[in-house]
Formats: sequence, C-alpha cells, structure tokens
Amino acid sequence: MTRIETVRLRAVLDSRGNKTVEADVLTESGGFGRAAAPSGASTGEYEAIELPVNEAIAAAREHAVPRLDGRVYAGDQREVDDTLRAADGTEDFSEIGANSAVAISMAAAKAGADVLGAPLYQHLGGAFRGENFPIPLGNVVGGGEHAQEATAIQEFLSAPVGAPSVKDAVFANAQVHGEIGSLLEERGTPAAKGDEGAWAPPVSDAEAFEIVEEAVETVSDDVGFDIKFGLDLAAAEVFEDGEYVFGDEVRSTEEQIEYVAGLVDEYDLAYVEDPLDEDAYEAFAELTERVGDQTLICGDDLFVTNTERLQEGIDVDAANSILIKPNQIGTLSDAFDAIELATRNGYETVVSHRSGETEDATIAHLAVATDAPFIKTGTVQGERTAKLNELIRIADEAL
Ligand SMILES: O=C(O)[C@@H](CO)OP(=O)(O)O
Ligand SMILES: [Mg+2]
Repeated sequence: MTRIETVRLRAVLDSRGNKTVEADVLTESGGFGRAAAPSGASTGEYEAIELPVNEAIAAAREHAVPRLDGRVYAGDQREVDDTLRAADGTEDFSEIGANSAVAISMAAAKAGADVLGAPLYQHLGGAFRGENFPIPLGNVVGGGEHAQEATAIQEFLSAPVGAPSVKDAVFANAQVHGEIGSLLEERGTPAAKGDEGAWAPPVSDAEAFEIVEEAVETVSDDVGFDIKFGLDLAAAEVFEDGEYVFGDEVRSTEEQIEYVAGLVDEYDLAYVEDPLDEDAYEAFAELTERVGDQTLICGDDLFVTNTERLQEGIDVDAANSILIKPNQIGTLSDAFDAIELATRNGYETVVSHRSGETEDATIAHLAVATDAPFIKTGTVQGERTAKLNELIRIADEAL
C-alpha cells in the first residue's frame, strides 16, 4: 500500500538563505510526503557529512532513488533507512550526503503517515506512545557561531519547566524573548538577531546572565509558573590548544568545570549543553558528577545523535541527557535508536532544530512520538514557530 512510486529531490532555500535539499516521496497509492534538511553552523566534528547541495542531490539521484522507487515501502521506515545506508555505503553518509538522506528519510515517514491516514507523530510513535508533551527550550539571547559581535556563549535558553501545557510554555518563551527586547531597549543596547531569532546584543556573557535572569523572573511572576533558563555553551567551537576561549575569558579544563558548576549554582540553571569539548568525555563526567543531580548536562557535539558515541558516554557517566538532531546522523531510524538507547539508560532526550532551518516541522512530531521531555527550537521567527505552532496543533489534535 505504501510502496514508493517516486522520490523527487530539489534545492530550496533555508532560513540563512543557503540552499538545502528538499525531498518529495510519492507512493503508488497516492500518498505524499515532503521534507527538507536543516543545516548547522556550529557543527560537531563527528556529525554525518552534509555535502554541497547539488552534489548531494546528484549522488542521491544516482545511488539511492533507483533503489527506492517501486521497491521500498514508505510505511516501513527501517527499510527506507536501511536502503539509504546501503545506497550510500559509508558510515557517515559521505557518498549521498546526510542532507539528502535525512530529507528522504523524513519525507518517506510523512508519505507513510499520509497513506495510513495518521498524523506523523502517531505513525512514528504508534498506539502505545506516551501522552506527554516536550518542554520547549527557547533560544532568547545568543552569539557564538550564530551571530557576530554578541555573547561568547552560543545560546541562553528560556526553560518554562513549570508550564501547565505546551501552549503556555510556547507563549511564555515568546514573552521572555519580548521582555528581553524591552530590557535591552531600556539599557540603550542595540540588538540585532542571530540565526535562530534570539537577540544578539553586543554585551558580555555576565551582562547577558543578568538580563536573562531578570526577564525569566518577570515573565514567571506574570504567568504564574516556574520559568528557569539554560545554556548551550557550544564549547567545542572555542576549544583551542587545550583551553576554552570565551571572548576575553580563557579557561583551562578544570577552570571551565568550576565556572560551569558555579553558574549552575548561582542561576539554578535547568539545562547545560556542550559545556566542554566534543572529545572531553572525562571532563564531562566530572561536571556531571558535580552538578548532574541539579541540572541536565546535555551532549550535542559530544554525542552527535550517534549510538556508539552515546554508549561511550553512558559507560563513563559523561552526561545525563542527549541532543537529538536527525541530520547529525542521517536517518530517522538512527535518531530513534539514539533516543531508545538514551532512554533505556536514564538519559533525557532533547529533540532539536539546527541554526539553519526550513518550515519543516518533523521534529515536533518526532518529539511527541518518542515522548521526549524537551524540544529545542527557538522562540520566534517563522522557521522556528513552524515547529512550535505544530506542537500546539498536535496538542489540540488539530492536524
Ligand atoms: O549547537 C546547536 O545546538 C545548534 C542548534 O541550536 O546549532 P547548530 O545547528 O549551528 O549546530
Ligand atoms: Mg548545541
């Protein structure tokens, strides 16, 4: 019923104005799915390979499409993804590109859902999925690789941990974003926005902590539930010759651990992503040992949604949560495997967007399907609200 008739690939624009791969999957019974690959700026060294778009499309047309058309069932996600892996023949999708692979993988899932007449989260999660909704972590101030002349820390994330519903949480994050805009204006600090729609003010990290803390407190008082905040330090991007170089602050590994543990205490942080380098399993473990019972220590560049790297982390208690980005590993099946391994080992999962995005809302469905406790997908700006609004629709059963 869900046999694939055709896979079509094209280049479209992403939110940074770069080209990305879009895939259409049509089934013989008339089912249709469309999805586009996102793209990172602060990419981990161990991510699957994103090829230049035209190359990725040409290679996927040559190697993958003939193996899918007329032969594979879109409703059988494992078969689709195994076929993509076999067509590619490498560990890291360097032949057809993880950008082509993930676009096809997600488009096939949507086509499968379309034929079955089920929403995507239902198709992916099945009848026995949980009924929880993820708490959205919303980037409200940022810099690093996502904006110039802004904070050294890549992301300050609003975390509405006490929100009674996903809708309240989404609106609260937008309100925190708005409140920060007002605070910056009061201070006379001109602020552009970064790639993900977060404010990108020319302030020190210390000043950003003050502003974000004030904003989450103000909005928390107004909405009447607890809003904390968290960070993505994207530390691998600033790790040079054994030192962490955050703007003018240069720290050794021990000093970085001390600094981050201090921040967790001082600001009661709900979430800390990539506080240390992408190879620093032991340093991660040291930090997790110190503050892992107070906050989430999340591996993004550390784990790159890869079960082998996650298992290494589990073995040494490197963290207590993992960021899940399907394009880091190339297929939805691989992302599911990482989620399953994480969950079995008591790691929290955070399904995430990339800094370069499209209107594609697959990650909202993936988070609900897998009962992920968190989703990271910005606060404002169309390509971010595409996911947030989809979450609201899923909660409202209005798809
Ligand atoms: O580091 C991250 O977590 C992401 C998303 O916020 O950024 P990028 O997509 O640039 O890797
Ligand atoms: Mg990150």
